[in-house]
Amino acid sequence: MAVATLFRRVSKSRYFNSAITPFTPKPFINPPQVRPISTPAKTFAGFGDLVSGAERKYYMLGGKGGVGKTSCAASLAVKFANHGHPTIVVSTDPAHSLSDSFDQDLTGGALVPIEGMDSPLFALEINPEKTKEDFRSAIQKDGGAGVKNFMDSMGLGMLSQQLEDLKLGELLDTPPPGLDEAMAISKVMQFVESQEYNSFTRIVFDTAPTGHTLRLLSLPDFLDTSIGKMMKLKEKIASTTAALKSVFMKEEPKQIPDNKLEQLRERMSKVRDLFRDPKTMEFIIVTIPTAMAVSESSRLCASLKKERVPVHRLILNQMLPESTDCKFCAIRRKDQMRALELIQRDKELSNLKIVQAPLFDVEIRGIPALKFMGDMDHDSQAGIEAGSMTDNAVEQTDGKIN
Ligand SMILES: Nc1ncnc2c1ncn2[C@@H]1O[C@H](COP(=O)(O)OP(=O)(O)OP(=O)(O)O)[C@@H](O)[C@H]1O
Repeated sequence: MAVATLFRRVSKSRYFNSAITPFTPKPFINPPQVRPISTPAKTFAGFGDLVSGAERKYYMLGGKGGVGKTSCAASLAVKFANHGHPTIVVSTDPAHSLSDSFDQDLTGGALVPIEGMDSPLFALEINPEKTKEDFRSAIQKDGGAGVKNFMDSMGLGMLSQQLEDLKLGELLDTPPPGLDEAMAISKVMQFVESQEYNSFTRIVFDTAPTGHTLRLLSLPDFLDTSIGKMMKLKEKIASTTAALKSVFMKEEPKQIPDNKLEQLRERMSKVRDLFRDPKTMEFIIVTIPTAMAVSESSRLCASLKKERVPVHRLILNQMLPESTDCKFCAIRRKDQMRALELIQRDKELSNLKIVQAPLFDVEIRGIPALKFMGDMDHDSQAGIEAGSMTDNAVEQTDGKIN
């Protein structure tokens, strides 16, 4: 189904607000008791400020494998939608788990409306396998025309002529590293340029574990440089050929313009600028309170800063409650506090705002659970003692927690 049709369908519903509603936190049925941990309160901040403003914003959530990136991205997307922002949550992780997180089928590589929401929320699992398959069949079906149509649909039409010259079948059988990220970038280009996506004011990326994501973020720069080199090389070849022709065939040397490469280069620099623009983009690091996760987050933060990607927040997920009768939990909590101290001493991470998310007593799956998680910060530190979703959210949701 076309995005425009999907969007029209939702926008006709009574839930769609063209104006962004202000952030009005709703209290929990059993408001959790908030007890500060040993960190100064000013270092803690939630997501409340992220919902304000009607202009388009991109949020990328990334970090080590398994720390809760998908859960946090999905719950943030639910929060945005519930505050009046038409929102898309995009997974750029080849091992998608958005469907598992929302507990509904979001596969297929197309924009899918999320059921059970009172406001427009769509998901997109970028599916490199399907994209490669579509590409292969486009080549088989219509040859050059098929490739052109396919590349147009990816927002890369200007590359089709160059790609026709390559042995594409072979390329797709052994894709080069970074192809998944290149496809994600082409999607970002569509968000930026296509009219169909105009109405979405929040785009949340659930990214792949650190290494992949860094490649994704550095790709536009890399391509920009590579295209620059290609253009120079082409110019050199063209001028050498022209010089040889003029010597041997007595022809005047001609300059061959290369607009297509130039256009692609411009688009790449647009995406690169988008990733670096603090007005539109924020990368949120998700981590858990362990020394290993903190070290990886520190390296990620350093790389993001090197790439000049704006990063201000760190979600510290799966925090245990302060007071507990459970001896195991108390020892674990001490260990978590040591990890928190590491964050506070770390030269990369110490300036970030920390949003704490508790370790919940059930797996976070489905809209009610995601909503509960997204609202955890309604009072800067609420939720640290609110790890019991079964006590709180079940009452709010008629027991529909999975
Ligand atoms: N705060 C939490 N409390 C309880 N369970 C959690 C919490 N955060 C995440 N989980 C659970 O941990 C598991 C992994 O979470 P999730 O898929 O969000 O991590 P991820 O970082 O996206 O993983 P991957 O790197 O594999 O994509 C899921 O079962 C999720 O429900």
